[in-house]
Amino acid sequence: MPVNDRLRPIFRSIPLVLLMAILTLVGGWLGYALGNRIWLTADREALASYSDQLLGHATAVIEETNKALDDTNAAPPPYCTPAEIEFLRNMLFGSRNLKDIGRVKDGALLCSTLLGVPSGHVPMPSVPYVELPDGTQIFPDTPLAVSNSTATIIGRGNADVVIDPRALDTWKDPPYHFAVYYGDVEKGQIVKMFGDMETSAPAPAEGVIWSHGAGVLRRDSCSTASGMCISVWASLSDLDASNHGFVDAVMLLGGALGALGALGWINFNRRDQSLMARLSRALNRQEVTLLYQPVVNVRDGKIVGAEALVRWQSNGDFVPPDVFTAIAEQKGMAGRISRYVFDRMIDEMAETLRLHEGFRITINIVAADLSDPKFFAALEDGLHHAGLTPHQIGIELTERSTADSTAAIEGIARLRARGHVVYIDDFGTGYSSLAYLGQLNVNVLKMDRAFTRTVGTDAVTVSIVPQIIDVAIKHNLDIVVEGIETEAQAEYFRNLPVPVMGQGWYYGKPVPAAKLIKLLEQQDGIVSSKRGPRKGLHHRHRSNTD
Ligand SMILES: Nc1nc2c(ncn2[C@@H]2O[C@H](COP(=O)(O)O[C@H]3[C@@H](O)[C@H](n4cnc5c(=O)[nH]c(N)nc54)O[C@@H]3COP(=O)(O)O)[C@@H](O)[C@H]2O)c(=O)[nH]1
Repeated sequence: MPVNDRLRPIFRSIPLVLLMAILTLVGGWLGYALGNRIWLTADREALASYSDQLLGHATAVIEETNKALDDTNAAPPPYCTPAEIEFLRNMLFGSRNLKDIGRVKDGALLCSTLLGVPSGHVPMPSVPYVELPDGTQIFPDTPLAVSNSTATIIGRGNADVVIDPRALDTWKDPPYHFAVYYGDVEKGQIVKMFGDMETSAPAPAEGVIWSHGAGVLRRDSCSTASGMCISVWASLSDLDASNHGFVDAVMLLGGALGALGALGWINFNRRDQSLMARLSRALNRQEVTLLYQPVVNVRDGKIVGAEALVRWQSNGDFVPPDVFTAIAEQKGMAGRISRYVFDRMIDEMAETLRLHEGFRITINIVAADLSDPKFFAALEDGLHHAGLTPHQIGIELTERSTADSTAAIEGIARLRARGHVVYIDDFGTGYSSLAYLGQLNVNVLKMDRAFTRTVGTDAVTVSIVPQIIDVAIKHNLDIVVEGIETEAQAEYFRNLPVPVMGQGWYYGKPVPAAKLIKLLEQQDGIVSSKRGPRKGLHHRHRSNTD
């Protein structure tokens, strides 16, 4: 085998391998993004719940503080007697979060549970950092007289308390860090009471603010009612450490789905390709056949033409023509089918066409045929060799294939210039050719069977039938009504003020060439004066298989 031939399959599979790799990567990336998103949501929920719990604990500290201040203020003078200091000490031992309770007067500490009665003057800090509307003063980070440490002191009236700076330490829960602020949220005056790390204070505004940057996920929540702001944050890398397994799993799943999608697409494509390969072989071997569906004058039921319809059985299975012609169109193979159908139709029907000059056979083509020189050459050759006039060959174009109006207008003009009769098929089903029906300049309008079906029913679309007929009349077009199946429908179209042609199971299902020829011969022998189909014709055709 030459080297080129051996390498060809490898080169052919490169785009497929690339596609698989790209889809796997895209799937993996999407999985990664999704995994992270899921985790970020879970992280946020966990962080919010932790923050709410902290708020509960901090509120308990403030409530305990307020109770101690109220109880101390409620105790009557004389101040700092041994009995009062005893009373304050009992209160302190009963508290969980307070370090000291003191009695103050005129900006000085008179006594406290830890100091007793100090020997000298112990001034309170002169300027409170924050003063609440009820007169409560908050002195953050104040040096203590009893030790070298600092703590928050809260005073009101003739009492003050020292709050244990480690009151919330038991609630620390890595990887979370927190800071708790207290004050007048409404006025924007808050001070930090607890916190294990330096951080910027939150904007003291009611509500919750999330921030997610500089490698940190942070939540600030403030409440006017409690006077508290809680900041909780965690570094993303600490959070990620626990997320890795999950994110990796979702990433792998995404990658697998991407690869699976690529395989599916490749498989789907291969299936179409193999269908086209089989169709190509069938065309070469002339295994694709044609049926002809009669077209009649609805006034007298006389056959005036037929539509050639392609049929293909692949491995013994019938493949619907709309399916394989659509795939062939996508794969650029539809032109071959159009030429095949035309050639075969000429082979089968040329003699009949020569004998019946007024008889016309239509073939279906696709948009690409309109600008395909091979198609036009095939038409010319076929007609020339068969000695037929183009007028006997109708060309059917679906409304969809005229969507590219410029190409359609030019192609139709060429067909008409050569003497063909051009039909617009399935009219009314799409692309509203109404707008440029005049420009398309076709000869015949084929009304889609979806509208025919509504005749004799209550369907609202029935009202469209007269409109379509009006459109045809306005544009001076002949009319073929598709899909006539019942006498009621036939009767309706027979009684129209304009003559129309009809096609449908009522008049005859598609039949092989030999049968169509026989029908024409029978018709030639009988001059039909009946309105509607001849009984024999109608019954015989109803029993045909499509
Ligand atoms: N490009 C090409 N397209 C083709 C060709 N041959 C057929 N086709 C298109 O495939 C579609 C399905 O066609 P088919 O299965 O052959 O069905 C045709 C008729 O059998 C059916 N029909 C006719 N009368 C009736 C009826 O009374 N009731 C009913 N339920 N069906 C009926 O309609 C089809 C013909 O329709 P149309 O072409 O719109 O006139 C179809 O879209 C074909 O066009 C081909 O060679 N090339």
